[in-house]
Amino acid sequence: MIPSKAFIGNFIHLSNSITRKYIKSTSRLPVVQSRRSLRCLPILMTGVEEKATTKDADFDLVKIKRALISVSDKSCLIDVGKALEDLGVEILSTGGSARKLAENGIKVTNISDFSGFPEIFGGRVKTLHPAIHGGILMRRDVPKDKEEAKTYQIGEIDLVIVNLYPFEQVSMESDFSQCIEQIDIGGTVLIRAAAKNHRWVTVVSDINQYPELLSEFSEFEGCTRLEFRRKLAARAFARCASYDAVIAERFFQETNESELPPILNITATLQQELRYGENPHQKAAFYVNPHQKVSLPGVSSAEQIQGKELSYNNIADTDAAFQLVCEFEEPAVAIIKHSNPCGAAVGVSAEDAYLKALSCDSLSAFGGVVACNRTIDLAAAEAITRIFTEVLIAPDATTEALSILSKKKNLRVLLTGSLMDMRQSIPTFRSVNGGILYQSSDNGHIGQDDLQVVTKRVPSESELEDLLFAWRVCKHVKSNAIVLAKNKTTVGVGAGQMSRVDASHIAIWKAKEAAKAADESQSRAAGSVLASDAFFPFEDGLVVACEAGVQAVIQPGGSKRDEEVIAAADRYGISMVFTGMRHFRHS
Ligand SMILES: NC(=O)c1ncn([C@@H]2O[C@H](COP(=O)(O)O)[C@@H](O)[C@H]2O)c1NC=O
Repeated sequence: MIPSKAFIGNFIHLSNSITRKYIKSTSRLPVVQSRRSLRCLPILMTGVEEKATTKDADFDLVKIKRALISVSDKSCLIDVGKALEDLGVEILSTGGSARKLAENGIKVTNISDFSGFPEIFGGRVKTLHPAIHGGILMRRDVPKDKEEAKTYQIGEIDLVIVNLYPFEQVSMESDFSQCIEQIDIGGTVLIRAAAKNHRWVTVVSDINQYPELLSEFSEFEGCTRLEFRRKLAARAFARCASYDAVIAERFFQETNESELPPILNITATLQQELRYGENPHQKAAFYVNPHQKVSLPGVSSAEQIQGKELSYNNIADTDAAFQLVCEFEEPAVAIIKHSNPCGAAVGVSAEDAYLKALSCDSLSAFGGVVACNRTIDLAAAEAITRIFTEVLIAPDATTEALSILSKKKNLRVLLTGSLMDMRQSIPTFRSVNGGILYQSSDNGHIGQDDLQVVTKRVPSESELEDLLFAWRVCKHVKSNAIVLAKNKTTVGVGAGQMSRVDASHIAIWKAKEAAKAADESQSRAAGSVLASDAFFPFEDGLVVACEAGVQAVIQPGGSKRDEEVIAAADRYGISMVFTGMRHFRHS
C-alpha cells in the first residue's frame, strides 16, 4: 500500500518545523504526470560496460524491497515502520530498534538472524558483517557481484535508515571516557556504504528526512528516484563529516596538544535560508552549530516571538547588540546600527538604560537593533516602541510588555532565555579568499585593579566607573574606535575610522550634535571620559579630545610616543589610565 497524502499529513504533524519545510519543498517538485505512472523498473543485470546514459539514470527508479533500520533516536520510528510494512518491505533491524518495532506489532527480522551472527561486545559490533555490508554495497549490474552474492548468500538491502549515537549531546555533558562509548562506528559505516552505493540504495540519515521518504514513496509507488537517492547520499556524507568533526574536536580538546586544531572542521546546520545577503544580489543563509547554540545564548538560539524573518544584516547586528549588553551586570541597553553602537548605557532599569542609550544619537537609532540584558517590562516596551526599531533582543519580556510590543507588527522580538558568559573563549572565524582566519573570541576583561594611572591627576571614583563602562563598550566598536561617555552613557561614538584622530573628531562632533538635539548649551564632550580601543600613536587624537573638554582617558598604552601622549594629558590636567590590553575589532 502506498502511503496516502493524508497519512503523510499526519506524519508531518508529528514532526518539527524543519520537517514541515522539507515536505513543503518536496510537494513543490515539478513531477510530470507521465512520471507518476511509471512503474518501478527492476534493475537490469547488464554488466558495468552497459551503463545507462545520464538522462536515463535520472529516471532510474528502485523499488524498495528490503530495509535496514538502526536508529538511536527512535522518534517517529513506528510511523516509518508501519509505512514500510504497508508497502510490503521486509524490515531488518538492530536490538533496540527491532524491539520497539516488534512491540508495536510491526513485522521485523532481527539483524542477527539475517547475518547469522549475534550482536557482541555490548553493542560495539552489531551490523559490522559482510552479510549486511555486502547486501548494501553489491553492484546490482555487475555479474560477478551477483555471483558472489549467490555464493555467500547475501541478500540485497535497498534502504538504510540510521541515526547515530548522540555523541554531540553527550560530549557537552560527559567526561571523555563516557564519550568514547557514544562514538558510533557501525552506524557511520552503514550510512557511508549506502551513500556510496546510492545508485541502488536509499539512505536516510536523519529523522527529518522521513517525510521526504514517504512523499517519494507516495509519488513513485514505493520506489525512489536516482536524483532523490543522490540528494540523500550527499546529506549522508555531510552528516558523517559533521559527526566526525565534533569527535575530532573533543579529542583535540582532550589531548591538549595544541590550542589550534591542525585541520579546521567547521560544522553547522542550515537554520534559515535568507532572502539575500548584505545586498540583494548576494545569496545567503544562516547556519548554526546545533550543539554550540545551547551553551551560547544569543541570536542563533533565541525564540522569535513576533515580526518578519530576520535578514542577514539583522542577524549580524543583533549578535553584536546582544554581545555588548552581556558585558554588563547592571541593566544595560545597546542600540546598534551597521554593527556599531549608536548608543549604549547602563541604568537602574531596562527603561532607564534604554532612554540613556537613545539620548546618545536618537537620529541614528531610528531603524536600529536594540539589545537589553534584562527582562523587558511594560515601561521599557513603551519606551522602545516610541520609535521605529528593527529588532529587539532580550532574555525575556513580561506579558504586559509583549502586548505592547505586539502592536508594532514590523518589530522582530527575540527572547534568549539567558545571557552569554563573555569571559568564555570561543573560536571565531572570518573568511578570506581561499582561507579562513581563526582566532579565539576577544574575552579580555579589565577591572579596576588592572588599571595603571599614568598621569599626575588620578581619576575620581565616578570617572573610573565611566572609564570602565566606556572601555567595555569600546571593545564592541569597530577600529579605530573612540567612545565618549558620561554617567555610564555613551555621548559620542567614533567608529571604524582609518585614523584615530578622525575617530576622535567624529565622537566629539556626535557629542555636540546630541547636546544640540536636546537643547543643551554645552557639548556633551565637556566633562566626559574617553576610551580608545588602541594606543594613541601621536598626541593629536588626545589633544582634540582635551580641547573638547574630556576629563579622563582609558587606553591600552604601549606606543613609542606614550611619553609624549602622557605629557599632553598632564598639560591639559586630565587623568589617563592604561589597560595594557587592546581591543581592535576589524569585522
Ligand atoms: N556497532 C555496530 O555495528 C552498530 N551498528 C549500528 N549501530 C548503531 O546502533 C544504534 C541503534 O541501536 P539499537 O537499535 O540497538 O537501539 C544506531 O544509532 C546505529 O547507528 C552500531 N553501533 C555502534 O557502533
